[in-house]
Amino acid sequence: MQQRTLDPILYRPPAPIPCKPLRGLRLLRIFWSRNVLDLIPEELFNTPIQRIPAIRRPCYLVNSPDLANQVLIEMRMSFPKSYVMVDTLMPVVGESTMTTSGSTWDEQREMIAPASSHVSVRAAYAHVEAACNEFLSYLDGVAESGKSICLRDEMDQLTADIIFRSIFSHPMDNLRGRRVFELARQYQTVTSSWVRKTVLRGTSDKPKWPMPKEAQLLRDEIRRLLSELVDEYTADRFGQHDDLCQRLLDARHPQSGLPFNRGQLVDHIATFCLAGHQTTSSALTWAFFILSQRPDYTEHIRRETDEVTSGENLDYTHVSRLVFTRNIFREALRLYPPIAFISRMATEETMLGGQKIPRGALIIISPWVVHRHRAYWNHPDYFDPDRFERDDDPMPGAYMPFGVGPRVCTGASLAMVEGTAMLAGLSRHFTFKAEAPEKVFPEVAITLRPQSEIMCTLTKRDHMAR
Ligand code: HEM
Repeated sequence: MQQRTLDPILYRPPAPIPCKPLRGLRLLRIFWSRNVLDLIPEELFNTPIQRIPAIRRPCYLVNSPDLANQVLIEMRMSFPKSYVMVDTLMPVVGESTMTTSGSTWDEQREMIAPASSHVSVRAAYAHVEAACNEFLSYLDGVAESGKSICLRDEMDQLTADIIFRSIFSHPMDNLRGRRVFELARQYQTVTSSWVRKTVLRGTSDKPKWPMPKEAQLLRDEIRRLLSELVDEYTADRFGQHDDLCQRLLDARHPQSGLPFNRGQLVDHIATFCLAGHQTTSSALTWAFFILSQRPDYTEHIRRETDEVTSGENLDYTHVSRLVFTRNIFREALRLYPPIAFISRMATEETMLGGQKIPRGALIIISPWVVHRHRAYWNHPDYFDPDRFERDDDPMPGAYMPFGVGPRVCTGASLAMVEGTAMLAGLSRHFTFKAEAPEKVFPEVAITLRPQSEIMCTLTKRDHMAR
């Protein structure tokens, strides 16, 4: 690819410097104690496919868009979701689109399609707006007090509230929502060491070590709370609404015409809560951190938002016209993809990119690596929101924060609207200033997140419409 000259004002946000190739026991020791992102050598950012050494199970990192398409689209029947992710998620989300394969997945995907449609996203916007307004009132108080906020915790609360309202048409705090998300966070923490162990020691057979007992207790509690919420909803105690729960209740099996039963409803709602919360929170955390380092981008967002809304409240029709703001969110998703690793498993021996892939091999497609690949992007480590407006960048297929192919994220449209609206809605009123930005570093823990808290102070802009 022809490299463009580097624009001197481009910003390079924090990321580990690629390391020297690590092999054998050294890699094994480090794997347990350090951030996986620290272990990616420079060569991986240059190759289309590479075997990862020192993992007992054969494991390949697939870095080229062509090969990713083969795994995720053309040969997807030979590469179903790996049991590492399925076994981690299934206790909480049951048999839902995130965990099923084959005809069950086909039928489920068809049944939940109306919940991810354009109409559904439009209906959800009212909840995005309501949650944003409540959050702005809360930030007013924070700004007046002069206290700092923890960016990630605040984004976690905001995005949890948005997805909860989008499902049940009710604020998270008025029901048992906050508890569900707290437990889900604990579940991820408790299971993360199990995931590492499974990846590192696993063979092509299922692992023999059970999930930690604590994870089982958390799973039981999450499912109990969600079942109660579904029961109350179906007993019509929340009234009639146009929301995700109603769309799931209206869904019918393509052949039998039957609706989801109670357990299946809980499965899909748990999926939306898990998949639609920390992902969006992670993306917004990184986007606001970047804005805190680049006040000129915040000014640009404000100008654009004021122009598009003519100073009025931001509504759904405005969001698609916020081109620069959306590009900030897209570029944050490129440099900090919330799902940094997508995994699949080879169910049969096959050839991929000239390499023989044995049955049982783990295939990892990493948006983190592909999005920073030296062959596909101009100045890949730099934050350049305008790259999406040029035709030299990005290389087709090299942008995959929501995955690729039939299993692409069902919440991508909602996430894009939510992310763009939050960047515009919050930047319009507040300037975020990160304390100790030099200490900010990314790490992978299911989703990509800052290694330590990003504390921010807020300055309020002059009063204006919401
Ligand atoms: C910025 C936010 C988000 C990001 C970066 C993201 C990313 C992803 C990725 C990479 C996948 C594919 C995983 C794979 O192929 O193994 C996925 C799947 C999925 N996502 Fe998202 N997601 C986001 C938000 C959401 C939201 C808001 C929802 C729901 C409201 C959602 C629901 C799902 C579901 C149900 C799947 C499974 C799809 C299937 O396998 O058929 N996601 N997401």
